[in-house]
Amino acid sequence: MEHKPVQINRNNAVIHIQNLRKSFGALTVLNGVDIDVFQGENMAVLGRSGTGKSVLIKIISGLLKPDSGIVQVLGEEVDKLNAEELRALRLRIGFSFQNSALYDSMTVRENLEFPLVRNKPNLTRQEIDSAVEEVLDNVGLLQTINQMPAELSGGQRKRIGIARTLILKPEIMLYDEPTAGLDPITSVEINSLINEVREQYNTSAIVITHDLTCAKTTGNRIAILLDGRFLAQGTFEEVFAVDDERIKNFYNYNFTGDKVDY
Ligand SMILES: Nc1ncnc2c1ncn2[C@@H]1O[C@H](COP(=O)(O)OP(=O)(O)OP(=O)(O)O)[C@@H](O)[C@H]1O
Repeated sequence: MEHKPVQINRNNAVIHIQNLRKSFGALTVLNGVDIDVFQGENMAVLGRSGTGKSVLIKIISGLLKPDSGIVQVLGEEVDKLNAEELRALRLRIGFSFQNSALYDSMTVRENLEFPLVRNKPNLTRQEIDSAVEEVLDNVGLLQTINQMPAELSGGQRKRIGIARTLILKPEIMLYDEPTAGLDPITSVEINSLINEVREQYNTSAIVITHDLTCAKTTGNRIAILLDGRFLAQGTFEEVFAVDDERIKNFYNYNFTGDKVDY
């Protein structure tokens, strides 16, 4: 992929969240979340299991309603949209989820055509072919076009999954645990791909991860979610320079392997 420097536009928050609260019965999951993701920026969200990262993503994508607070995505207040408006907004967002598996019975080409044909029914055969080839080339896997998912490595399948999202040219990417279950070398490749996607497609992104290397490599800024709110936000260096025992523990647990309580 060709590399272009990306400008981060701090005057344009593509995701703006203010004082967001969400509980399930007596369980308060999000308790005053504030975060902005600026245009052109990858924001890595770190947090241990069960801190509400998936709930946050579901609220951003309109799958769950907030109890209170402001959630704006690409200028729209998500919880105020009707079904049709929400559908239109979701087309501008690319989801790379752990469970977004490829269809095993379809070739790579067919897997990539699927979202395109469903969402843009008026494209010609030639337009479909060139879109599939372009996106595959961009993720470095043009040679796999006629292969079946079972013939690919885990890392290649992940790339194709990301390509399937990119084919609709999203403005925002939401990556949920992009390196989970991958070996370290493949993780490095996926982290590079996330950065290349940002450069090539001018996307802004939230990268949800437990993996500090992933956060450090892909996040222009990072944010740590703890006890229902963001404990710290900033560059990787800024956040881990904060004098807070919980942040230090987070770092030690991930980077030094020391087993400590959060
Ligand atoms: N629809 C729901 N109804 C009730 N409780 C829910 C619902 N969705 C999530 N929760 C609860 O909210 C909390 C946060 O869940 P969430 O899935 O967002 O965690 P997470 O940070 O994504 O964790 P992980 O990294 O393990 O995926 C959990 O205690 C979960 O049980």
